[in-house]
Amino acid sequence: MHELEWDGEHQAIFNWLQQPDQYQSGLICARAGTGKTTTLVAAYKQLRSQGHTPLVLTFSNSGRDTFIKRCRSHYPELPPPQAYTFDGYALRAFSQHSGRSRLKPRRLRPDTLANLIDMAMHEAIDVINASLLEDEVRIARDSQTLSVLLQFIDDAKVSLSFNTRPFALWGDLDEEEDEYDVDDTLMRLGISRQRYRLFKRFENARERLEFLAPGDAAFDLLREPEIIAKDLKQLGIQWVLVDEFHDTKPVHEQILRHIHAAGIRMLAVGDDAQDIYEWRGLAPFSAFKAWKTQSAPFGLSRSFRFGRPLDQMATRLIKPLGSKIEVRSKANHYTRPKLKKVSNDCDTSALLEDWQATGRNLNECAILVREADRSKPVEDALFAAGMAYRMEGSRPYFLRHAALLCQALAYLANSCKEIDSSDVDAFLALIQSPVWEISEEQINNFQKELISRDHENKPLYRLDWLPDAYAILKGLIPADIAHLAFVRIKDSKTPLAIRLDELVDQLNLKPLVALSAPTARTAKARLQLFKALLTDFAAMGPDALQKDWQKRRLRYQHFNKNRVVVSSVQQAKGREWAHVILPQLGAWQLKDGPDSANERRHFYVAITRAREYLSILGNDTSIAQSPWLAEIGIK
Ligand SMILES: Nc1ncnc2c1ncn2[C@@H]1O[C@H](COP(=O)(O)OP(=O)(O)OP(=O)(O)O)[C@@H](O)[C@H]1O
Repeated sequence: MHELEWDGEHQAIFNWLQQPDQYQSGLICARAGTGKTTTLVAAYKQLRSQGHTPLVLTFSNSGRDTFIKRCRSHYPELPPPQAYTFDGYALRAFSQHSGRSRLKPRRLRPDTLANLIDMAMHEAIDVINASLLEDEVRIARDSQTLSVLLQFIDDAKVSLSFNTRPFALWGDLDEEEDEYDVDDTLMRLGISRQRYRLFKRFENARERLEFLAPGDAAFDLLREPEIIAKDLKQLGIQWVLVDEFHDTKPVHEQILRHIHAAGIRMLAVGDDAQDIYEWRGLAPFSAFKAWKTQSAPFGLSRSFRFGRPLDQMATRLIKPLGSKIEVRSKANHYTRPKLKKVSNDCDTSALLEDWQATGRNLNECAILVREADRSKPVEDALFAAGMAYRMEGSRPYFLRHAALLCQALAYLANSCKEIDSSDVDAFLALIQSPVWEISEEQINNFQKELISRDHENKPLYRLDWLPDAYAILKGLIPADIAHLAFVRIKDSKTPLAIRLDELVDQLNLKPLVALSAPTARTAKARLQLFKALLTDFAAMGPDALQKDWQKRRLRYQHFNKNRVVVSSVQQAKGREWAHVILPQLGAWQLKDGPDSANERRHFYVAITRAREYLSILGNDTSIAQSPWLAEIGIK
């Protein structure tokens, strides 16, 4: 671990920790790579030496882990910090003070999420339909039209933008049981009744949307905020350190306000250009604005991570966002981004081979994709070149939900007569199709009957029960399930691609894939992945597809330690690598448009992960369509 250097900017922070002024909280707003997390770790060390045991709060699990790791590597003599995500902290507080854990039993299968989101969406669609005038077209509850559904998701999210201190307002309303009072309060607050009802419905449904494992406990903590002061007092906390302050959403900000009200001091660090989370469609929320006037302001203006000219390019990129803070390089090396024109901009193998030829390790490199669901062509190229890789924050594409559904289809398309455990998996994946509206409880029961666990928690499949499951299903759903009940696709005259298309429609699988995505953009990427998998399927046939994925699975599991990382931009936050490769320039929208600010933030996070080298791969078209590159000086 290299030596840390401290200059006047750091010293001002350390002095304030020793002798805080009139401000109860301090706020460090600084750019990527300027040592925000490192400085917070040093602040932790200093507060410990002053006799405090600060509580550390972060937004993401990886943020928490990074903080603990840095603490261990820079100050091994210190005991591990009490570091939690906001949700983790809420769960802790619940279990300590309300005599119950908020953790509900969770189903093992992640694809259940799709069903839950689907139910929530149905509820919200009902609310919208109920509010439409009589002659307006209703949104179909079982909408086959994906574009309508996606539009709806976008609209619903727009109306759920919590920019205007929502919890204070909605909190008032929560107390108003009486209908008349609610109307009165709505009028007073200037909130439309329609929007309020949508919010209420969505909020109820939200309880079941477990976007943030293990659930959005932070939200629930606000219903019993008195627990916060009680808990901090019991822990003897006088200081709270907050990393990733830019990711602070209104619900977390409210928790910080309760901490503040309990008289606790706070030091927060963040970069307002890195707010890229679109969880639940929340609009970007600037916690910085909310806290600026009441906090001692600090800055860190030098990047320790990357050198010239990347520092200048990063500054130019985010300038239009309106923030004045510049990134100045402190690093002793150059970091010069290179734009490479290639015919296949998903293939990173040549770059990686060059890297290895210089004697360096593959695990010093990362390939960042715009969205996790766009990784397939990149993974395919790595696989074809025999390059070892590791996915960060998501599974390789052949283990994802869309691939599981394809496997279910492969099962149906297979002529094999023997029933095996994949039949059970296929059955469970298929019964979650939204068109059948099978309740979560029923799916749960099917799962319990079909898969039990032995003493080592290994799954035991009850194949003999499968025919019974089909029989029960027949009574539950009005749809014709002849194509499911062991009548696998036998008609071999129709081309496989057409049979697959028919099955996908019959089982209404596209919404199932799309609705499991938290944003409309991710939903589109996920659908594209599903489509690409189906194309491979049609070209290879079910047997070859299964064999190919099996081969990939084995190779992936046996890859050694020297592996390049493949990650989405979102998962790469807070991380850094010697060489960062951005393939698929076409997946970005590096030009002015309606989503410019969001895209600038994402691209900024992506390019600032590089320490020494940054390579961007594009082709003629994608380069021509990315004017920002030339504007900020990347050639
Ligand atoms: N005071 C320091 N002296 C020497 N190196 C430092 C110092 N502060 C940070 N670094 C190094 O600079 C790099 C970036 O630091 P860090 O991750 O803390 O920055 P950050 O501002 O939190 O970045 P990001 O916003 O991208 O998460 C790391 O390699 C870290 O070790």
